[in-house]
Order: sequence, then C-alpha cells, then structure tokens
Amino acid sequence: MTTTPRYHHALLLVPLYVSLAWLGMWLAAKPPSSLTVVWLPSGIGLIMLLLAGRRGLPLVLLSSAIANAGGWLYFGGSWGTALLAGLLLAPFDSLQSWLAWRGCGAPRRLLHDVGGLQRFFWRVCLLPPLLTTWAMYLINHALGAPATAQGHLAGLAMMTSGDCLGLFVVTPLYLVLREVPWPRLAGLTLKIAALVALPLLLAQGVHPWLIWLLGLTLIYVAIRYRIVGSSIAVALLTLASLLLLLSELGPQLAYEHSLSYVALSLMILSVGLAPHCIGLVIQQLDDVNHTLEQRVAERTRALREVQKQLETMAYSDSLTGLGNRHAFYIRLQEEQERATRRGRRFALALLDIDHFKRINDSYGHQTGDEVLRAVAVLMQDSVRVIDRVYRWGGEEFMIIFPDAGADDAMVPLQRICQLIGMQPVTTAKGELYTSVSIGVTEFAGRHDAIDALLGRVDALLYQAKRDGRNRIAR
Ligand SMILES: Nc1nc2c(ncn2[C@@H]2O[C@H](COP(=O)(O)OP(=O)(O)OP(=O)(O)O)[C@@H](O)[C@H]2O)c(=O)[nH]1
Repeated sequence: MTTTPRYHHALLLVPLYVSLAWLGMWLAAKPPSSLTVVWLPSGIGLIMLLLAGRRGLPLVLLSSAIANAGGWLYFGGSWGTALLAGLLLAPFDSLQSWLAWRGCGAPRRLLHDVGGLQRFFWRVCLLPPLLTTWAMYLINHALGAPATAQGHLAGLAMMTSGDCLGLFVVTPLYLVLREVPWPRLAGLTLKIAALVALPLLLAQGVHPWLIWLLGLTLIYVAIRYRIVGSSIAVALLTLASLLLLLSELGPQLAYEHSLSYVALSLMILSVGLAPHCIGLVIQQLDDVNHTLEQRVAERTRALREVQKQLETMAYSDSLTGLGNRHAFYIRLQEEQERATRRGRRFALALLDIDHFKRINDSYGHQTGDEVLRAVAVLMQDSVRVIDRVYRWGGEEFMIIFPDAGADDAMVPLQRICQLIGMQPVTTAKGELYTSVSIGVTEFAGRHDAIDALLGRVDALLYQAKRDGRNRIAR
C-alpha cells in the first residue's frame, strides 16, 4: 500500500484525537460533573477522512478505541469494560466521521457559498451526530456510565450537541488552515482573539448584558475577514466559553447544569452560523466582483485590439500596406506645421505608373496588383527611414521627404525612376517592364498652403507625363 503525505498528516492526527478526547473526558469529570460542551474529536475524525479518504477510517477506529478504552480505565472501569467500551464505541465514532465526510461532498466547495453553509450545517454537523450518539450513549450507559442529574434525555442532548459543535468548530478551521499561510493566520488570530475577548471581559467585569456586544463583534469580524475570520472567531469563542466554564464564570451556569451546557453548545452554533453566513455572502460578492472585473478587463483588451485593427484599416492601404490617402493628409498637415514652426523645408513627390491600364488590360487585375505591390516595396526601400511613402489612389503614390528640399529628394527619386524603368517586375504571368513619371516640389514657407502644394506637385506630374513619361519634373 502506498502512503501519501496527506495520509501521513492524517496519521499524525491520531495522538491529537486521543489527547483531545481525554482532555474532553477530564473536563467533563470536573465539577459540576459529567458535562460536555464541545467534543473536538468528532471534528478531528472528519479531518482524518478529508485528508486520507477511506484509508482514514481505520485511523478513526483506532483513535476512538484507544480514547474510549483509556477513558474508561481513567474513570475506574475494569480492563474488560475498558476493552469492551473501546471495541463497541469505536465503530460508531467511525460511522459518525464517515457520515460527516460523505456529507461534505467536494470539500473545496464546502464553505464556498451560502448554499454550502446549509449543507455543512445539516449534513456534516447535525445529521451524523443525531444518527450515532444515541447508540454511543446507550453503550456507555449499558457499561455503567451514570446518567446526568437531569436524566437520559439531557445527557443524550448534551452528547449530540457536543459532537455537533466539535464538527462545527473544527471543520472550518481545517479549511482555513489549508488556505491561509501561517504568518497571516497567526496575526489574524491575535486580532480576532482581542475582539472576541473584549465583550466577554466586559460581560464579566461590568454587566452581564454586555455579552450581547459579542454579536456585533462577530458580525464585524465576518465583514472584515470573511469566512476565515468567522471560523477563527467561532473557535476562539468556544475556547473562551470552556475557559470561563472551568473557572465557574459565565451566565450559562445560572441554568440547570447539563441543560445549560446544551444551551451553550446551541448558542455557539447559532451565534456562529450568522457570521459564517455574512462572511460567505460578502466573500461571494467579492468573487462575483472579481470575476466581473476580470471580464471587463478582458473585454477592454479585446476592444483595444479591435480599435487598433480599425485604426490600421482606417490609415493603411490594404493592397500595398502603405499609408492611405487619409494618413497622407494627416502627415502632410503635421509636416507643414512642423516646417512652419521651425523654419524648415520638406519635399513632396507624386509618382504615377505609366500606362498602368495596359498592364491591367493585358494581364488582368491581379497582375496589376502584383505590380503595384512590387513598386510600393521598391519605393519604400529606396528612401530614408524618415521619408514616408503613401498610396494616393489607383496607381499614384506620394512621398514626403522631411527636412529635405526638392534637390535632395531628386537623388532617391532618380534611383526609383531608374530601378523601375530598368529592372522588370516578377509576376505570376512573367516578368513585366514598366516605368514611373514623377512630379516633385518643396514647401515654400509659411504662406505655402497645402492645396497650393498639392496643385503644384500634380501639375508637375502632368508635365512629366506630357514630356514623354519615365521622368521627373520639378
Ligand atoms: N490592378 C489594379 N488596378 C487599379 C487599381 N486602382 C486603379 N487601377 C487601375 O489603374 C488604371 C489607371 O489608368 P489610367 O488612369 O488611365 O492611367 P494609365 O493607364 O497609367 O495612363 P497614364 O497615367 O496616362 O500613364 C485603371 O485601369 C484602373 O482600373 C488597383 O488597386 N489595382
């Protein structure tokens, strides 16, 4: 049989189970006698199964047998009675843990939402003790355990509420321990201990009615620290109640003894349920909020992506990948303003592929597209990084040369003219020769309007066409 780390942890709980059981028996035997408020081993048994699954069942059986047999020996029972108590009671303790474990369903979801709290209370804390403690009570009684002063029913109620409270206190603590790192848990426990102690001390020292402040404290803890806080608070409240009872302090002792202990168990159960409920509701709201925020963030990211794509589509020419006419206008305006502000120049060239219609007519539109793409790449490769090439429309292109005059622009333009005129464009239909005509002008200072600039470059292009094409006019 292979053993996992979780099984080892369950194994380590055996001594804890036994010592908590003996501590419980010892407390019960203290005056005012035979009283149980909380039976912590019931919770420990469930944790063994949560850790080790079915393989934890023999561990619960063993722990319970040792605890019960030892208890009977301690209280003066014979070896035979002790052995019998161990053998007879252990299966019922194990059955209780098994029922509670089955009631948990998926432990991760146990105290995850308010619906889970209902399941936790009924199926984990209440039903398993209700179904098993009567048998254990009968066995104890048959073996010679005395009834409480208030009779069997009070004794049975005390045993059931004690087991129920054990499960109610220990299970959430286990879930908390699993999720919260130790240093944070220690800090949190100290803070909550101070908050829980305050109303208890006020009730003892000033006036018993001040015990009601405890309700406010627990609600505050639940709102502030969610289910983690309420779990720690309920455990601390149980501990504090036990200490107060041991010191024979506390308003509970005003009642009949055993019934007052049942009342205390029930009080802790009901007082504990409210903050758990508040903690879970707030936690659920937090989770919903978090999910919504995540979704909004995702949508915003997707929208930004679409916006980027739309911008690219709005400013670029899909065939050549160059900036389109819209982008050209924006850049031309910026360049004109910049040049005016700094007293600089810039050159503007308009290029047109000669007799492009013939290419389309002879080889088809697709081949025409290939030529347009090839010419676009060639132009882009022939200018400086800061120069910008745009598709003006059809087979016409614009180039803006920042910080350059028409003379400076002539150098790359001549290179473009020569390259296009001399080297063929490779297309699917074969190698094609073409040429470009170019008009080039420069910005003539602050009074040179954009329309005038465009009119000039257009006229120069037509001059180049008129003069025989495959040339530059300036
Ligand atoms: N393949 C293709 N052809 C286009 C595109 N846009 C415009 N054209 C074509 O480009 C041709 C332009 O013809 P014209 O304006 O007569 O110019 P041209 O034939 O180059 O003659 P010149 O400019 O006088 O040398 C037309 O046949 C348009 O259909 C395009 O995106 N792809």
